[in-house]
Order: sequence, then structure tokens, then C-alpha cells
Amino acid sequence: MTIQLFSEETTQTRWRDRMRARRAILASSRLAKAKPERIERVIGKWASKYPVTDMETARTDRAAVCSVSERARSQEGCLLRSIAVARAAKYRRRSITWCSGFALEPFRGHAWVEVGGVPVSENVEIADYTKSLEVRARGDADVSAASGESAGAGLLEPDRMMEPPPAAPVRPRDLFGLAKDKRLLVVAALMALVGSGLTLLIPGFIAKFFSDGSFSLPSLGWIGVFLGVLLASGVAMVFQYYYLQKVGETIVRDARGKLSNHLLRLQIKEYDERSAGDLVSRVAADTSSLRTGFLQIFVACTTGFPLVIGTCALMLFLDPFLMGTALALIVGLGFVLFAVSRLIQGASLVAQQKLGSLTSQVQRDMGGIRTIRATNATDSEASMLEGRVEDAWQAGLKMAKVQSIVSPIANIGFQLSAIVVILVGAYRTSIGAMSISELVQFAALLFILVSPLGQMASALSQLHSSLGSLQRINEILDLPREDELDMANLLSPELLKTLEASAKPNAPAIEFDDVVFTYGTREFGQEMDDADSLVLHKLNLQVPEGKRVAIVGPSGAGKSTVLQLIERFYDVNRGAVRVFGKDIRDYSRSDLRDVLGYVEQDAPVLSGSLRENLTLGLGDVGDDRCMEALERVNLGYLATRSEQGLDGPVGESGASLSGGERQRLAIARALLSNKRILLFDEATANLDSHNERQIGDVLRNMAGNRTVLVVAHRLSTIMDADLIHVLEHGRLVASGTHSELVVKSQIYRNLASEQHLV
Ligand SMILES: Nc1ncnc2c1ncn2[C@@H]1O[C@H](COP(=O)(O)OP(=O)(O)OP(=O)(O)O)[C@@H](O)[C@H]1O
Repeated sequence: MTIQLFSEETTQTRWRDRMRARRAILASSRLAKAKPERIERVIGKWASKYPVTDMETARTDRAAVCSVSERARSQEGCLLRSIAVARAAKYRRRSITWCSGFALEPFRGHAWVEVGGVPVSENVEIADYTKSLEVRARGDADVSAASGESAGAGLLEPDRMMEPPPAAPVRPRDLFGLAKDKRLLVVAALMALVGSGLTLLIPGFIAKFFSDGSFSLPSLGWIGVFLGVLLASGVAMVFQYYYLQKVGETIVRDARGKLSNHLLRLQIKEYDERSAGDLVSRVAADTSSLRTGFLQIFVACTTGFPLVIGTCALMLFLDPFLMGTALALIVGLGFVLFAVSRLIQGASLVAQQKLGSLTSQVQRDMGGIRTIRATNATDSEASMLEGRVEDAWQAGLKMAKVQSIVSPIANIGFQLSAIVVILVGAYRTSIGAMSISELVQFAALLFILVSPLGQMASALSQLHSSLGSLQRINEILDLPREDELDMANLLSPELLKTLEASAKPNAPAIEFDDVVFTYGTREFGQEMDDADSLVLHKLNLQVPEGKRVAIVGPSGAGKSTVLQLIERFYDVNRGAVRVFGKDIRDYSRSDLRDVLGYVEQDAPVLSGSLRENLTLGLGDVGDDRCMEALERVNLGYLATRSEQGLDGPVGESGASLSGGERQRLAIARALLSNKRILLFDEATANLDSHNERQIGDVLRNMAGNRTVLVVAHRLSTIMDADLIHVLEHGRLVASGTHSELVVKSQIYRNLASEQHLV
């Protein structure tokens, strides 16, 4: 009988904190086995060494540790959790004081005791480890009084109860952080500085024409140098442009690579909740916007900014008063522009979202074009598409409105400022405060200032739009990858060995042990007794190794869900699924899937060649083996149909294959993969009776070497299975062979008689 101590803390914690907490728990596990005195000594040492209190961080640590301590929900586990909190705090080198209250007196005011899921005591006050052992003893005594059977109260599986928080807001420096090749940036910046410096020499040359207060041509040598300076600044710009474009393209490549790679590795539930089109638009459009924003800002900072500073310095040198006037006007204008451009970020985010929904609508229509035509829904879909186009247009227009305000404000503002400055300058010339040559130089500098200021204004508006894109990209990158949530990837080899050793010998190939599951996400601590929303209710079933086992039952009973849980596309809320005696959460998902072959209900075929589909995930497989697998499912003719043989295309999503051919191709892939367990979800539903019989024979011959679990509606395909499980409303209602079930299960008998099998 186990006693569980649950934290009452609500644990809506960032997944990054949870990952760190997992490591803290794992790192603590060895220490938890130490003697109590040593544990207290270690925690005490940490507590005194890192005494800075930061309640918020401490709370985060504690919440994170509590949320991942599914494994630690035992008396020892509570201690483990306490150590882990202290350790997490130690890693952060802060906030130990508050944690130590939890760590040194692990259970005071923070926990209640459950026995087999039944709360037997609330808010137990335990001062130290020794006392906690006494409570365990008391708890054991209480067990006989309590029911012993789990009441189902308590916590959910940790990964499922926390939604990732919204992505943190992005800052301009995040955009700069995207450029990895800093050397190229330095070269580009140097070229920009050279170009800007040379440009600043130009007003000096112009002033040469007015060197003695009236117009006169300078010497040919001066003109030659002038042209040389122009040429050199042009060459510097060419190099700057090329290097910058290279950095920009690299940013797009890196962002696309990282994002698309991450997209392929998200948890399955993310694909359930998001639209494919929106994800595609993030990979295509948002990444391009990063490049534009980065380039514009970089040019503004390296060319525009030094030019502004240089011109301002020269203007200051020529006439400080006139410069002060110009500066006041420019700063005022800058404030107005900044305020307006902030509106662009919001508008841009909306515009990109609308573009995303337009892309997903197009994708939806292209994917279901036959259904749309056949149901005469072309017009209604077209009008929906037009609606999305209209929305995207509206959002683009809104952004254009804001953007179109920025440009005229900048132009008119600058023209007015220039007029004011020149008038003030003319007045100062008239009173002898500056010479004509100085006024000409000042005016030339003022006009040089136009281009960098314009650059900076447009960069500012693009910056907000690019930050919007970066935020949409980060939203996806911030989602945890499936493998990052695999406990097994964090375990030390020693611990892994211990887990291997703990696997039960002679265990069934697959075992469901009291599995409770729902697709919905639940709040922390929310009860699991809402039967209506549960897909599986305390499901217990076994699939013996080497046997052919079937799951049957009415539609919606949870049959496909059983297979998806075995594949660990989703995690159970309670109970455990075991494969060869080991909890599937103790495998890494990739190791688990190495032993499982799975043919989905709709047997999707990927665009590409026959060979690509057959050898998906298998690496190099010889032609002979491919052909053998195809022959086994009666598909040998596909390889001879096209001149390209196995490399012949199968069309977009296998469009050039019939439904039955698609299913047989998926089965051939599963056979080729040679996995120890094969899962078939309605895999023969589209086959004619001849092919169905042939594939049935193949599967029958494999029994003994392979374990086969089949979900089937057509009972004729599984009548001779070694074992049949009958599911109804997520519960196992009967198990046995066909002849046994016909006698003992009403539901099975009904299914069989509907199909004229009894
Ligand atoms: N991704 C999902 N998100 C939310 N609910 C789901 C999801 N997949 C299935 N369900 C729901 O879970 C329940 C069980 O579905 P499941 O596909 O396992 O049933 P099934 O027995 O295989 O049905 P069928 O024989 O019709 O294929 C159904 O009520 C279904 O609507």
C-alpha cells in the first residue's frame, strides 16, 4: 500500500522550469537514499550558503519541482522533492531561504496524505524527516481504516496539466541575436563606416567652390580627389550590401531550419490544436520578415546613425546655435515618429495572423477538393476563401494606413525643419554670425541628413513588424519538443539500467493498467470523475506476446485511442501503459517506437515515390526487400507500372493510388519495418475480400514471432484472433475468443449478428 503526499501548490509552471526541475529531481535521487542526518546536513549547508531570498523565484522552483514529481509521489518522493527544490535553488544560486522552509520541514502546511488515492489526513504538520517516517507508520496503520482502493482524487499527469505560457515579448536585441556570423557583420559595419565617413567629406568639397565668399572652381586635383572619394564610398557600399544580404539570407535559413525542425517534433496535441496553413505561413512569410527588419535596422545603425552623428558634429562645429535649432526640431520629429510607429507592431501581428488563416483555408480546400466538388460546396468554400482574402486585405490596409502616416510625417516634418533652419541660417549670415560658405556647408549637411533619417524612420516601422514575426516564430519554438519531455532522455545510464531490471519478466507485450484518459487538458487538481469527458475509464487489458489480438466495439468506444496511447502520442492521465513490462514513460519515445509498427486508420501516403513511402524511417533498404514486401500485400504490380519502378511517384498524398492500395502500401511498410509489435487500426477496412484474406494470412503467419494488435470493425477479419477485447464507452466489457464471446458478451453478439456472423 502506498502513501502519497501531494503538494497543494498550483503548478502552472513554464516548461523550461519544469525541465530544470526534472534534472534537479534526478540529480537528487541518489541523495534521497542517504541517511536522514546527511540529507538535513546537505540541505542546511545549501540553505546557509545561498541565503538570498527571492520569493518569486523560490516559488517558481518549488512549483516546477512539484509539477514534475509524479515519480516522487511517495513518502521518499516528498523528501526527494524537497531536496530537488533546494538543489534547483542552489543551481540558480539564490532563494534558498524560503525553499529551505519547505526543504527542511518538507511537509509542514504544504501537504496532505493520501492512501491509495484517498485523503486520510489534511495538512499534516511534520517538522523533520524523522517525524515524517513516523507519519508514514501512522499512515500505514490508517490504511486498514481507509478503503485502500484509490478514490481517483489527486493529480493529473504533469505534462498534461500545464499549458505553456504565452511567449515572452520580443525585444529589438533579440532580432540582432539572430545574426550568428559576427565577423561578416563587423566587416559590413566597417564598410558602412568608411562609406559614411567619405560621404561626410562631400560638404567640405562643395564649400571649396565658395572658399573666398564667392563662387570659384577649385583645382583639377581637388576635383579628382572628390571623384575618387565618391567612387570609394560607392565601392564600400557594394561590399556592405553584399555582406549584409549574406547575413540576412543566413538569418532566414537558420530561422527556417530551426522552425521547421521544431515543427516536426512538437507534441501530437499541438497538431490537433493548430492549423497547418498557419504553421506554413510562419515558416515562409514570418522568417522573410526577419531578414527585412534586420537589414533595415542594421543599415540604419551602421550607416544612418554614424552619418547622423557625423553631420550633427560638423553642423555643431560650423554653428552651434543653428545646430541647436536643427536638433530641437529633429528630436521633436523623432518622438512623433516613434509614437506612430509603435502602432505598426500590433497592426502587423494582426496582418500576419490573417495571412496565416488565409493560408490554412487554401490548404484545407486543396486537401479536400474532391469532397468539396462532390458536395457542390465550391461556391460556399469560395466565398469563405474570399472572406479570408478580404480579412487579410483589411488587415494589410490597416497596417498600410499606419505606415502611410509615418512617411508623410517624416517628409513634411523634415522639410519644415529644413526651411526653418535655412531661414534662421540666412538671418545669422545677414547679421555676420556665420559666413556664406559655412551656410552652404550647413545646408549641404542638412540634406545629407535626410537620407539616414528617412532610413531610420522606415527601419523603425519595419522593426515593429519584424518583431511581430519573431514573436510568432518564438511562440512555436517555445513549445516543448516531444523528446524534451521524455524522462528517459534525462536519466543516467545507471538509473536506466535499474528501470530495465524493474521490468517484469514474462510480462505481456502490451498491458493497460487502470488507464484513465481524456484528450482535454485539465486544471491542476481537477477531479477525474467527470465520466462524460473521459475517453478511457480505468481500462485494464493485456496483449500477450506473439499473439494476434483484436479490439472491437462500437464507434467512439476508444479503440484508436488505445493504439495512440501505446504509440505515446498522448500520455495517460492515470494508470500506466506497459510494453514488455516497462512503463512506456520509462522509454524514450524513439526507443518505444522502435519496437512498434503502426498502420493508421486512414493509412495516409506521403507525396513522393513508392520507395520513399515504403522505407520511411528505415534508411537504406534493398530493392529485393522492398519488392518482397510489396508482393506480400499484392502490390508488386505498382513497381512495374511506371518506368521508374520503385522510384515512380504516388501523387500528392498518394492520389494516384486507390484507397485499398494506400492501405496495402502502409501495411507493406509496417511489414518491412520488422517491428516486434504491429498495431493495425482498421488497416483492412478498404480491401476487397481477396486482398483481405491474403493480408489476414500474412498476419496469421507472423503470429509467434510478432505480436499483432488489430482494431477492426469487420469481425470477419478477426474471428480467428487468439484473443478479442470488446470495448464500450472506454471500458473493457469482455475478452475471449470469438466462440467464447458469442456466448458471453451481449455487445459482441450484437456486433456479430449485425454482420451475419452468428
Ligand atoms: N484528437 C482528439 N481530440 C479530442 N477528442 C478525440 C480525439 N480523437 C478522438 N477523440 C474522441 O475520443 C473518443 C474515442 O475516439 P476513438 O477514435 O478512439 O474511437 P474508436 O473506437 O476508434 O472509433 P471508430 O471505430 O469510429 O474509429 C471519441 O469520442 C472521439 O470523438
